[in-house]
Amino acid sequence: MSVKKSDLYSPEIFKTSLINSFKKLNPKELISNPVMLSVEIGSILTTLEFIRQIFFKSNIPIWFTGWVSIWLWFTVIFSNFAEAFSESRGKARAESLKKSKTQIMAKKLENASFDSRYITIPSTDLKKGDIVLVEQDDLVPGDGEVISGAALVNESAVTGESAPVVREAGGDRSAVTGGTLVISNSIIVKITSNPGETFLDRMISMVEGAKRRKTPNEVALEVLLIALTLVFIFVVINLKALSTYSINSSGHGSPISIVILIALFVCLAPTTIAALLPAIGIAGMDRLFRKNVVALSGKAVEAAGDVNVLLLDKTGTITLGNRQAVDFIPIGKHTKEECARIALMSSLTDETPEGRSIVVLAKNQYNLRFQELPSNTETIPFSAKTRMSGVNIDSHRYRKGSADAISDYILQNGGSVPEDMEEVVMEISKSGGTPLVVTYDNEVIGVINLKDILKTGIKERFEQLRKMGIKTVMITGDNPLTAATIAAEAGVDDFLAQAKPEDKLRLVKEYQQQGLMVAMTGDGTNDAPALAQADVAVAMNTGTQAAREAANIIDLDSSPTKLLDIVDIGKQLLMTRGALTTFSISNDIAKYFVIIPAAVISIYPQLNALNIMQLSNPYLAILSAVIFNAIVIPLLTPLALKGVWYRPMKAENLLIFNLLIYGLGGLIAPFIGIKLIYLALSLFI
Ligand SMILES: Nc1ncnc2c1ncn2[C@@H]1O[C@H](COP(=O)(O)OP(=O)(O)OP(=O)(O)O)[C@@H](O)[C@H]1O
Ligand SMILES: [K+]
Ligand SMILES: [Mg+2]
Repeated sequence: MSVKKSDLYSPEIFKTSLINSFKKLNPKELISNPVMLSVEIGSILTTLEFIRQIFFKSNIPIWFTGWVSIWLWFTVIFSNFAEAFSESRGKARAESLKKSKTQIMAKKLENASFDSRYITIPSTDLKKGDIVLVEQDDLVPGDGEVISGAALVNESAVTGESAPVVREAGGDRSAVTGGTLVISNSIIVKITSNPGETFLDRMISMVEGAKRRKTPNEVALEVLLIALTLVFIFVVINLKALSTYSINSSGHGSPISIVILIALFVCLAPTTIAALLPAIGIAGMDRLFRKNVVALSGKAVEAAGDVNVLLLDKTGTITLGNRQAVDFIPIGKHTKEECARIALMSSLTDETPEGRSIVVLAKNQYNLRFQELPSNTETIPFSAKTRMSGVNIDSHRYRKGSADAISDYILQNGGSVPEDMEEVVMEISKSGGTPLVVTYDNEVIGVINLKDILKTGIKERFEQLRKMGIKTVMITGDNPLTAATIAAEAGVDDFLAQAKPEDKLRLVKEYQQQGLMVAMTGDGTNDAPALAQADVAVAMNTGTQAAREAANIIDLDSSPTKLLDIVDIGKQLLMTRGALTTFSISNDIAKYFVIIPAAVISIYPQLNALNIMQLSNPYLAILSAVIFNAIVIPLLTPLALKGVWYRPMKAENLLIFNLLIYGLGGLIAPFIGIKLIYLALSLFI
């Protein structure tokens, strides 16, 4: 992954791509690009004609046939090069990923306990469901979920990021990836994928482009291109028939040679876009990859470009995500210290970052410390469904959780909610904080203020999205008041509060039923159902295995604002394809008017009026057109790889903008280009 940009443009890659462009001349390979295959067939025919002309007399000059053949071959090779070059960059990355796929030994446990015995087996023998021990300085033997313990993990083999990260049981950061290195502590991992199907394997095959399948859009466009090609074959055959007929009836002129017909056909067929189409798709994935994002299908990238609604979770996406306890606010007769003590008790076994921050605050404010918990302590872990956590000790219940969850809980147990609680909860919520109500048995002791900070620059990003006509919706498990405050500060269009996993799923479905394309980002197991349903599902690499499996795009940096970059790249991919298709087709139409008059002038002298370009030598005119047609491909390849420039604006405006630039540009370019080549060639011939 740590492939430098300069490596990607190295002479080595250039050389390999060149070799591969010749290898791709094999018709078996070229069949995947039918337009180019037809050009290759044309090249073979003109080359055979050239050989024939060496021995037999012909009514067209041999230099013409020779040069046309050469430039037709160039056309195919230029097209192959564009594809080979875009692929080779992915291959270079795949190589560096493969290096990290060395043979790893796994410590397979008999049962999920640190005291359990283990046997050492090769990681390739591990199966889904196996339990392994990973100790300090061990490589994680496969993809899995931490089910016990916490460790510092160096994931640079996969993410290229050398700063170690915490992977721990219980939270939204429980997934570990095979090939990464544990640098301190031990964890017990449940393996979640069979050999050959790991994340690294999937990534390698994606970046290699080996398993790249055409997306439905690409297939549709290709059908159009093939149809256009057939139309032009038809036009050219007709031209032949027409010329034969007119010569027979008028008695002058010469029949149009096969070389001219093939040259005409290649100029008119949609060769430019056919040549660049594969490169555009691969380059889109590559651009994502450079942002450290892996798309698991080409379709996901395209869908990202068509997104209408973006669903983002609040914590960690819109806010920084380290919700930290900043204050204990007592309720009723209780003291601040009492509140801190109960909050601490309820958090001692809470593995979430929120829980840990409460322990830290209690220690800092009151010097309350981690105590040895009695052995009969029962842990009630936090879940997105209950929105509570705590412990039971000796029939006493210590809890903390969202105000509505705690209220329900107290009422169910026959208690009552104090009146002044609501006010404190409101106060914290209005400031954008998350209130956690602390209880001891049925008694409300106080409220913890968890503060989270809005990410900088997020408002501007949402503003950009709005300009593109994309609606942003924040979904959060938090209460409506906190949600409203953060939503207003961040400038999202809408929000859904107190969302449980099934609410998130329902929201995705609702938007889809309105015919909208939905993107979503998430990291938790509670996000997995909605991610699986969304058209574009971006999971954080740090997220849970469930989220990573439900997603079709993985962000290796786990930075949720990436979704915005992903939409940008998807849009740019669609734009680039649209722009180059427009350019290519208008270019072909323009060539029609440049070449046809020149080509048939000997048969129909009256067409001279149409020969506006004044290309008096028809052979030179046609050769110029063939050369122009070929060199447009390498000229546009950098644009296909880099993507066209664009500004965020509504789809309709973009369409008009594009038609103007690329449509008009495509119409004008051949007139100028062919004339210039013609003038240059005239100096020699
Ligand atoms: N450790 C915890 N113990 C008890 N309650 C918690 C804990 N963490 C969060 N909560 C409560 O549960 C609610 C839901 O939290 P969760 O992090 O699952 O939300 P979410 O649906 O993932 O949305 P988001 O991540 O956008 O806030 C929080 O708003 C908070 O009230
Ligand atoms: K063409
Ligand atoms: Mg969450």
